[in-house]
Amino acid sequence: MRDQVFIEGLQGDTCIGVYDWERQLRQRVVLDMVLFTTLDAAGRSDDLRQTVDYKSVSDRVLGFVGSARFELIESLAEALSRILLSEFSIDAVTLRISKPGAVPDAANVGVSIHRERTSEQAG
Ligand SMILES: Nc1nc2c(c(=O)[nH]1)N=C([C@H](O)[C@@H](O)CO)CN2
Repeated sequence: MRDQVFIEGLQGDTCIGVYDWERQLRQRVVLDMVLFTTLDAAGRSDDLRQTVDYKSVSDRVLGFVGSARFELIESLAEALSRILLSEFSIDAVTLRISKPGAVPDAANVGVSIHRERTSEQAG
């Protein structure tokens, strides 16, 4: 198994939803992600440049989420996975997006996707 950098419970507000009333407001989404990479060089060198900086990833994700306009959380997840795979030095990402409160009778709802880096995606 590859090494992992993870981010849990990252919260942002965005325009998301399929219904007309949802297009008029911003709703909270919560993101959990696992970034698959190799960490041995960073562990040996103690150098941030040798790893995936979870602060940089968090800032990039929240910046995108804040200006995004999608209907489905699947679409937000797909777009974010493409950004992460093309802009950061990772081999794969597992991304979970929750939309708390979307179904009042459920504790939580959301999607989880796993995407691998393709040969076209730079690192
Ligand atoms: N699989 C999904 N199901 C639903 C979504 C979604 O994004 N993915 N969205 C909605 C509505 O926008 C809902 O959140 C409104 O409460 C319904 N189902």
